[in-house]
Amino acid sequence: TNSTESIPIRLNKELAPCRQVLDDLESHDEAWPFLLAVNTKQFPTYRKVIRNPMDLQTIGKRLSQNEYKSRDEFVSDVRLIFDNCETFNEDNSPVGKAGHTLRLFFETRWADLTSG
Ligand SMILES: Cc1ncccc1N[C@@H](C)c1ccc2c(c1)OCCCO2
Repeated sequence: TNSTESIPIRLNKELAPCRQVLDDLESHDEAWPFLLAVNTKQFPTYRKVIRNPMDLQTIGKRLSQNEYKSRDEFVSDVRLIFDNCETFNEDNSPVGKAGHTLRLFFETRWADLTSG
């Protein structure tokens, strides 16, 4: 099993807010454009324009596989989702608006969970 016993307490403590905020993001009404990797057959230009794609499922896998060595690495991947969204989508498009809404939700929730 992927037990947490083998992870140093410090790291385990570090990553608890990451799991919490990821759960909150995934269950947010505006998360729908970001739950899974953008389908490159549906959006053939996406990988030309966006060099480092990111999505919430990928972040969840990295978290579960202990690929994040710090909170900062986790936060960078979350912000990458929203930066990619701004690069590819008009601000007033449905996806663009969802990105702005979810970014504000993330930054607010993250501050509450970590500066507590
Ligand atoms: C975050 C993002 N950035 C750029 C393009 C797509 C996406 N997300 C994907 C999941 C998506 C969003 C909107 C969509 C869509 C799929 O299905 C095709 C029909 C129109 O609605």
